[in-house]
Amino acid sequence: MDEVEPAEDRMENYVRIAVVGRGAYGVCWLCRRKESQHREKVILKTIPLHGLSNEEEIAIMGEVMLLKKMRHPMIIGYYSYFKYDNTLAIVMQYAEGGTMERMIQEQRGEHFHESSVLDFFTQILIALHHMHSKSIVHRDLKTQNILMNKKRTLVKLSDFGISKELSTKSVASTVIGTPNYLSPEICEGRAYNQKSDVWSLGCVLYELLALRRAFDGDNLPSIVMKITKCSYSPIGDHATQEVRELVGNLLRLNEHQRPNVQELLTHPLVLPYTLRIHCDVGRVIVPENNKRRANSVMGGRLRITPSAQSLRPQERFPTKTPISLSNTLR
Ligand SMILES: Nc1ncnc2c1ncn2[C@@H]1O[C@H](COP(=O)(O)OP(=O)(O)OP(=O)(O)O)[C@@H](O)[C@H]1O
Repeated sequence: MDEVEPAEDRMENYVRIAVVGRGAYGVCWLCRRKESQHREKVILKTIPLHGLSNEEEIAIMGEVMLLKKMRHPMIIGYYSYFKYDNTLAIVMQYAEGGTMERMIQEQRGEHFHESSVLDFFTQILIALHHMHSKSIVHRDLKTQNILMNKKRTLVKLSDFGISKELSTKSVASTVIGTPNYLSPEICEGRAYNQKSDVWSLGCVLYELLALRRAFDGDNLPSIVMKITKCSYSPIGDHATQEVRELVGNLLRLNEHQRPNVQELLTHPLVLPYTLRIHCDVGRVIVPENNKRRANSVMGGRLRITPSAQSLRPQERFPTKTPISLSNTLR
C-alpha cells in the first residue's frame, strides 16, 4: 500500500449543507468549502472510526488510496482526507446529477435513445479500462455506484469501498453489497476477476435499455438462481438486434467467453463512441488529486486541449463542465 500523505485539510474548512446519502459505513454530506474563491460544493464521506476493527480501518483507508490512484475524468475525483472526532472524512467531487439508478427511475418508462445508452456505456467502459489497466477491479459496479454530472451527460464511477487491487498473491473474492449485479462465478463462490466487472457492466447496459434490472427477485436465492441460469426477460424490440447481442455477449455464464474491456472498446457498435469520447474528453474539467494541488486549491483552472494527454486529469474542484460531451456526441 502507498504511504499515506499527512492530512492537511480539516472540518473547519467546510460548511455542511445537507446529507445526500448514507452508506454501510457512514454518511455523505454535501458541503461547501469556506475559503476558496468559488466556495465549491464537495462531498464529505464521513466514516466513524469508533468500534471499527483494525482490518476495517485498513479497508477504509484502502478506499482512500484507491481513489487517489484513480484520477480519471470518468471516476469521481478525490480531493483530500482528514480525521476529526474519531471520524474519517474523505473529501470528494460532488456529482450533482445523482446516481444513474435515480436517473433511470426518473425516465418513468420512457426509453433512452440508444445513442445515449451507448454513450453512457462507453464512458463506464473507459473508466473500467483505466481501472483494469492498473489491475484494479471495481467489484461493486451497479447503477447506484455510477454518479452523474448536473446535466446527466457524464458518468463518474464511485464507491471503491470493496474495490481490490489484484496482485499475483491475492485474489479478490469477498462478496458484499446488492446481489443483483453479481456474476455467476461469484454466486458459485469462485474468485472475482476483471470479467466479473464485465458481467456487472452487462447488467448496467441491460438496465439502461430495459429500465429494469436484468436479474431481480424477492429474495437472495431467487436472484442467485436467475443469475446462475442467466435467465433474464427479453429487453424488447425498442432496442436494436446489435445492442441486444452486445448484452448477450457481456452476460455469458462462462467468464472466458465474455469480452474484456479492451475488446469492448473496439466493438463495432462502441468504437465510434470510444473515438469521440477520447477526442472530446480533453476539454472536460477533471479533478487533480496529487500533491501539486496546493497551487490550484483556490480554484485556478487549467484548461487542456485535446491531445495525447487528454485523459490526464489536470484540474481540481470542477464545479462546471466547460463543454458537455453530449454536445458533440448527439
Ligand atoms: N460524490 C458524490 N456526489 C453525489 N452524491 C454522492 C456522492 N457520493 C455518494 N453520494 C450519494 O450518497 C449515497 C451513499 O454513498 P456511499 O458511497 O456512502 O454508500 P453506498 O455506495 O450507497 O453504499 P455502501 O457504503 O454500502 O457501499 C450514494 O448512493 C449517493 O446517492
